[in-house]
Amino acid sequence: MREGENGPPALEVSAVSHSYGQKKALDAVSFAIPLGRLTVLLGLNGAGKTTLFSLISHLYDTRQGAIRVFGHDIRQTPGEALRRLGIVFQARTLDLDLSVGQNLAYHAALHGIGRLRAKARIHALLSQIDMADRLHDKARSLSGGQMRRVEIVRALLHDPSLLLLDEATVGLDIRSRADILATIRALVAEKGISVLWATHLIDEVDDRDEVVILDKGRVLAAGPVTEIVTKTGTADIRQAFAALSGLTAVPLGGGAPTLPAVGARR
Ligand SMILES: Nc1ncnc2c1ncn2[C@@H]1O[C@H](COP(=O)(O)OP(=O)(O)OP(=O)(O)O)[C@@H](O)[C@H]1O
Repeated sequence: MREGENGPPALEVSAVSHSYGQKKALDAVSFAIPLGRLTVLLGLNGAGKTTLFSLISHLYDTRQGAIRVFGHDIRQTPGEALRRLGIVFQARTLDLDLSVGQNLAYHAALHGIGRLRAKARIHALLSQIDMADRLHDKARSLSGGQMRRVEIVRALLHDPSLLLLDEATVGLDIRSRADILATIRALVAEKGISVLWATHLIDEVDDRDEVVILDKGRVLAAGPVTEIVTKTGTADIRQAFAALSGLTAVPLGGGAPTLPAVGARR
């Protein structure tokens, strides 16, 4: 699954800006995400995460700047770029009246995957998340966490090399959140897939991750967590985030809405 060992980054965002009328949602955003790693796109509500995802997935046209997926420009060669991309959007998108298998088969057909291959792939991917026995169940009978896992399977059906997830754990309980994140981390470790994980919850960041901190449409820092912590002279990513964004409280997750953060500079 891994692509371009010595080639371009999995995703390269260069000087991308986007406005809704007078409102500037992204302001000259630049960062690159490395191959075979989980990169967390960390930003509070309104930071611009969903706007960025809409541009990367070609839902919106990139008018300022450039976005490349494994070196393929999303404007110039959208087919090449999108073929390598799997996306899990923040909003739930399963058809609740269809079975798990029907939801997945429909998506496979959209990607031009033949029926036999689709069947085998659906079985293999559902088995990996212990949901093979739910194939014929209606989507509406699943829990929120199970629906999310099926959406992840759906995003992986065409074997993308880069997976984008926008606030994938929103609305889930602590255990389901941990399960989803563990599933994604296993994908990265075992398949070498590159992942961009957007969240506003700092406790979803691990010390081994790469992170891009987005605030009010601007990138405040990007790179390995350890590097950002060192550069900001803080003790951990939570303090680094607070220091960079000038916050005095940082959203964690798992039922704890906010906790006071030490080291805020502004
Ligand atoms: N369709 C729209 N029309 C006008 N303004 C918008 C629109 N969509 C987003 N915005 C604004 O652009 C900014 C970035 O929003 P965006 O949804 O990309 O952020 P986000 O980080 O994904 O936040 P959230 O997690 O709350 O969705 C916000 O100020 C938001 O109000």
